[in-house]
Amino acid sequence: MAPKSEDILPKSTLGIKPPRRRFDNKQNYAADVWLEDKQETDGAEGLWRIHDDLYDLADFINKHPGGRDWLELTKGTDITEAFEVHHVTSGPEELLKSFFVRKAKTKRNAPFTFKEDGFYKTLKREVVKVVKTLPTQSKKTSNFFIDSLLVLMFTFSVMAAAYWNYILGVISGNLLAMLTIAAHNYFHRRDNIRMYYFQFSLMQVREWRVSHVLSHHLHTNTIDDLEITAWEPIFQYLPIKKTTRERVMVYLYFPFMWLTGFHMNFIKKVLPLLKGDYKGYRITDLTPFILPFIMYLLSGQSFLGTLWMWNFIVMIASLHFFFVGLNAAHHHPDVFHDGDVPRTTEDYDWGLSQLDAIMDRKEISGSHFLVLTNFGDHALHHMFPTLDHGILEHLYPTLYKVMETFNVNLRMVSQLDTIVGQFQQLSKIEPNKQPPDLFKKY
Ligand code: HEM
Repeated sequence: MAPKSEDILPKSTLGIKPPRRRFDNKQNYAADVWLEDKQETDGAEGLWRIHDDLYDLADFINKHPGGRDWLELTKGTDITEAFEVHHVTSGPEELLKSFFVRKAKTKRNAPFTFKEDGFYKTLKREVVKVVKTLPTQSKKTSNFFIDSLLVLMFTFSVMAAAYWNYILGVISGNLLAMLTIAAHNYFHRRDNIRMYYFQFSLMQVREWRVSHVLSHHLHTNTIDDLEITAWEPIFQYLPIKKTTRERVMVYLYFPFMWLTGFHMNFIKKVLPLLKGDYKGYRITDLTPFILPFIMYLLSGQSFLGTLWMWNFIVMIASLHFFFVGLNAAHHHPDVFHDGDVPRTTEDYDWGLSQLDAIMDRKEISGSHFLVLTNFGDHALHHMFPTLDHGILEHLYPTLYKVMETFNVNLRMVSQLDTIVGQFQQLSKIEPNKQPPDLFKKY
């Protein structure tokens, strides 16, 4: 009898109870299913949980300055990490008190803490002081970069279709990938027009606000991280038993997945629609079709020719996006993955959990444009996702000062280290027996 997936996959060494349907039907383990499953493990009793308190935020959903998505999506779940990490002012904490209902009956499913004298809260207090002194120019520069990428991407796409030129198509695909990555800077924040640039990739902001912002960013590399689950069972990032065939095939499958990722995401999204399930669909999901429409209108190319060139551009963009994204920061044998021995299982400061699960790339850091278009300054971005990527470079002195006080470190490695490390992690079968060594030399 084939072993059940529960027997193959590791138990969380952080003591996290996995979402119930994580092991079934994994290819379709969508954001909405994850949210529903969290309602069973989080002890929020149909309300919103923050630490060990329950709040009724129903009347605040439409008034939330960050937009309605965040609270609407998370009803019935534990939003401790989301609440702590997304606000840099003290306003939300004050406001929260008026929504208190009662104490939660169960222990939190995640082991992460936000103690006032812990690493994350100390860093946040220092960062808030620095942010107040920074000029707003960095934000404007990010806006200029992303708007330029949008204009260039449209121009090259129209030219690729008009002149039927694959080289122009490749340029356009790379511009689309950079635009998509840069747009990720915007969907972490309050609703804004630039976040929709992300959707030219055939992926959706709503889906990514769950799988990336709420799941991956907050429970990074744990059994509860949808960016780990999404690739199972074909790619197993967690250190578990893998056959030799699985370990070798990874090298063949992986580039194929990079190339088709955008299309596969689109197909996954459309399938429920064909079955009459309209949950979660919005008018803004039509954004990606603006590109082929403009290409058709301005290039003089036939309808089928336009469709072909558009799909070619999207494939190139997908290859670029997943190559950069998956090799960015999280997958290396020395980075903590659930199943490895963690730093601790009690009182695990959330900020420290991020340092354990991230490596930053030294070639990217220091350039505003590269950071924006390559998921750069990743540790700082994880810890302060609502701050513009252009601001992050100014926060390093503060980060290093606080890290020194807590005797921890940010691992800065080369891009090559993360690419090699990614493949090594995918074929890794033995969990690490020691907690991550943040001072190891590379
Ligand atoms: C799932 C939980 C939550 C998430 C992900 C979230 C996310 C956000 C985001 C992205 C912003 C905009 C930040 C920016 O663009 O600069 C924001 C602003 C804000 N949120 Fe939330 N929020 C959450 C829960 C709450 C709760 C429970 C309250 C209070 C009851 C609250 C109160 C506020 C206030 C007052 C602001 C404007 C001031 C500020 O940005 O600090 N939020 N939130």
